[in-house]
Amino acid sequence: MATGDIVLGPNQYGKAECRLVRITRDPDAAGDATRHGIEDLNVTSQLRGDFEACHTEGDNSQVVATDTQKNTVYAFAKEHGVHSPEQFLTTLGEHFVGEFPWVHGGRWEAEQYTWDRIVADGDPHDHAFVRAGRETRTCVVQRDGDELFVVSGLKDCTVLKSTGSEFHGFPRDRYTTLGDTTDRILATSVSAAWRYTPAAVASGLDYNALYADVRDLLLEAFAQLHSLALQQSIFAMGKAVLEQVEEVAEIKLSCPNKHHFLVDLAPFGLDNDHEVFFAADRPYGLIQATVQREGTPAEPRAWASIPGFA
Ligand SMILES: O=c1[nH]c(=O)c2[nH]c(=O)[nH]c2[nH]1
Repeated sequence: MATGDIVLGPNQYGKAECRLVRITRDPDAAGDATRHGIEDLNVTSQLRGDFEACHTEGDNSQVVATDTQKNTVYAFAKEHGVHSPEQFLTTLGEHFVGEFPWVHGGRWEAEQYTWDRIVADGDPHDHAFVRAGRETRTCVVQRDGDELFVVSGLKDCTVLKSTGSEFHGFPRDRYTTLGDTTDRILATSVSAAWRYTPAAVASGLDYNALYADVRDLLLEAFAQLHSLALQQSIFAMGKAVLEQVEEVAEIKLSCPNKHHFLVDLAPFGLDNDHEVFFAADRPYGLIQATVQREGTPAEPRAWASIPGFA
């Protein structure tokens, strides 16, 4: 029989997946506000602090209701605007920690979905949009007392190179059937998450511009590297970001290898010179890596609640 008191361990709570659409009507130079903007997010708010009495005794006197957290998300969208997921989540965190003395920190997460203007009569429409399916922007902001951790990212960014990829030189044992290839399709769905340095976070960042820069650098590196392995591509992608964006302390990537197998058309008397492929959906290789700056201390608290990366 085990002995010792049973005590509450780490805990957090809040409202998950508050779907928030914020329409902005910023007047143009002539004061005309007929042109709308749209910010479309999925926001999760979770608080950390002294919630022991609730768990052990049902005493709710310190429980900021999840419903209140949800309402705050929507009210802040009106009062402060969204601007960027990073800025919006940081403002939420400041509020909860500042307002309730027993709230010591928390975790605020968002996905952001992009909309493009529909082109009508040759012009981008003022208030009609089409969902841009390219990738989903992600963000997790965490506070531990006065310390702030901002991890931004993207997911579901599917990319493919139809050549410029090889894979050979791997060890062979009695279970190895894969042949060497000097020309294959390389395709993946990139998930990436990068942590901004504390100094950069404190200085106030243009998170939207940085997001676009990082995404473009990842894509460019994927395209430009003549790849000998998806591992090499991933490292090159992360390295490009760290070389170009000093505000980023480290970056994690997780990439399924979306295998494309050349179909054997010989039974039909047809050759197949890298033209017809079977796109397999599973199983897939899963390649994950962290790319970091030598000497930069690790910050496990920034990553503790972000699954799916090495
Ligand atoms: O880029 C690759 N990395 C691997 O580790 C691997 N393993 C495999 O079977 N194919 C590939 N491709």
